[in-house]
Amino acid sequence: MTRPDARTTLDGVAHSGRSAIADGSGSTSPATDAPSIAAIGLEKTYDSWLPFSPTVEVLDDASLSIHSGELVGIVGENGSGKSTLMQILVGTLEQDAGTVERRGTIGWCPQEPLLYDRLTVRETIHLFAEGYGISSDRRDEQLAWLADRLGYEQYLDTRIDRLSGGNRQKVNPSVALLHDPDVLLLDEPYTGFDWETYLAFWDLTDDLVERGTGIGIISHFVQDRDRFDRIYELQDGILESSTLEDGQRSGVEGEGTSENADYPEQAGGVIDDNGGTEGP
Ligand SMILES: Nc1ncnc2c1ncn2[C@@H]1O[C@H](COP(=O)(O)OP(=O)(O)OP(=O)(O)O)[C@@H](O)[C@H]1O
Repeated sequence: MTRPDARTTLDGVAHSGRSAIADGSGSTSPATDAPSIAAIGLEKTYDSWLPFSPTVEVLDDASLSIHSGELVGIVGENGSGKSTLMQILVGTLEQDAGTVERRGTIGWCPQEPLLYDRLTVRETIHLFAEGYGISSDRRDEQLAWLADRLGYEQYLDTRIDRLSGGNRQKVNPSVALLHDPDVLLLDEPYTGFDWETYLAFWDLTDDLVERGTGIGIISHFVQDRDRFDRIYELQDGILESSTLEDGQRSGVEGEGTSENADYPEQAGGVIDDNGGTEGP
């Protein structure tokens, strides 16, 4: 993948970006330097429900931005607050202080799939398409594309509660991508994926970035770090950003991916919650 020129942004961090923003119809519009999503000075503390139990301070003056065509990783230990941060970015959780500015549409893939057990995969997609206000032609086109890219065509008429965990997990990002959002926020999206689907996921991600989608991914997977343009690390409430030098980011084909000898998935396991493997 050709990396565009680095530009300096609102947060003062050099980032990669595309020269155009996809508008969801296949056409493009001129890019601006404004981030697709920008959070500044976020504070979040969970109050304790129990007397004498401590409150949990999760975010302390956290700032983050994601631009069009940028792939951003969010990393940190279990319980460091990554999901809390993402929920605030999406708007499903309110911060105590700070601001979030959103430009364009957002797709969100929560850590736990929010799907209806009794619907089939196709019915699920139809339901969300209705909510997004997508035409039936566009919906069917998107469904065919996503099912092909993530490899679940044969399960379109299977009920959600009868899918394997890995196949259910494929429906989750599909719902988030159905309306072709400007920004895609994914909370550990590939837990349960087999190796082929994991590669297909990154292949899809790279195509979306090429089209101008800004993507934020919560990942526990150390081997994924060189895929990101920028990484935010959350530790003790502090969010710090680091940027890879131009040309360092690897794509799906090449080093760090399918040729990564460290990746045990090639033996046929599935990816677990911490980016390790279970299986085969
Ligand atoms: N609704 C809540 N009420 C009280 N505390 C909460 C609530 N949600 C999360 N927490 C606490 O806030 C902290 C951050 O949780 P969060 O789920 O954001 O972390 P995380 O980095 O996403 O974790 P993981 O990597 O395990 O998914 C944890 O200590 C968690 O126990």
